[in-house]
Amino acid sequence: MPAVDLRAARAALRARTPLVHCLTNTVVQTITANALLAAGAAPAMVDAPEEAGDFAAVASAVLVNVGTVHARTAEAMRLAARSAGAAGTPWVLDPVAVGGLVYRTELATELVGLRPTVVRGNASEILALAGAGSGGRGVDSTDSTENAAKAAAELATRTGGVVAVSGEVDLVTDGRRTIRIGGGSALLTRTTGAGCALGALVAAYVAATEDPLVGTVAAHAHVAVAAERAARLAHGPGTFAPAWLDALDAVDGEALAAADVT
Ligand SMILES: Nc1ncnc2c1ncn2[C@@H]1O[C@H](COP(=O)(O)OP(=O)(O)OP(=O)(O)O)[C@@H](O)[C@H]1O
Ligand SMILES: Cc1ncsc1CCO
Repeated sequence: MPAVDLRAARAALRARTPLVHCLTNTVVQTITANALLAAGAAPAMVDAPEEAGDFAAVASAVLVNVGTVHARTAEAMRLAARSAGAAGTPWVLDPVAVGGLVYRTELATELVGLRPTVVRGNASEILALAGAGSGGRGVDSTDSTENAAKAAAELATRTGGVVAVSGEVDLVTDGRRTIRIGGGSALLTRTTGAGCALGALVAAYVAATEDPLVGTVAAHAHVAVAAERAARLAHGPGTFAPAWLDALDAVDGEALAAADVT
């Protein structure tokens, strides 16, 4: 396994409080902002085409999530991605439900051409984006992480960045190095926006760390360790969500370093 110092990544996130510019879907705005705040980052939801390019140039990182995209937000996403690329701002593409719907699939393909620092999605989304699958069931995956491993590595080689596949075990690759993160809780899949908030945390960590592979792994480990803590306290999905936010705050470098990362 490549050297991944998760203790240092956690400390860097807390020290830098990255400002994460989010262009994300209407379902998950609040849980995304709260997850960033809980972990120690600062969210700003700016998705007007009149503002998105300017803000992407000054933010620490940008998240582009196509979950409820329409023509105006698509234009904002193009402007934000171009501006982030020009400014050297790291940016994350979350291709929610890509594969099943033509409009967002074409948009996500266009955005991949702008070379996102990280593409983060479930297995069905990554397979579809890589041209190797037809998508999942709406926003949910119908494929396993391992089935998407080859497509993820090829996509990463194409973008020159990192690709992360979420599932029971998460996989993070830059085409050369591949790391798996286990643990977590299936209750994450019963809480809307856990994956979308994970994308925002990837953006925060990538802004705080030198190596996007390390930042991406740190975000996945952080979500997994917090979910394990929350699952021990929760009575079901309703009590899991606030317990997970509490745990995102409480997880320290020591806990991250003990995560199931191989
Ligand atoms: N069976 C599982 N057991 C443990 N953790 C899981 C399981 N399935 C998914 N996860 C975790 O849930 C989080 C979200 O992953 P998921 O694959 O559900 O994302 P997603 O489909 O993009 O989510 P969404 O679109 O609902 O935001 C990740 O941190 C992942 O590790
Ligand atoms: C439920 C849902 N529909 C579009 S985006 C979204 C949030 C989880 O991906």
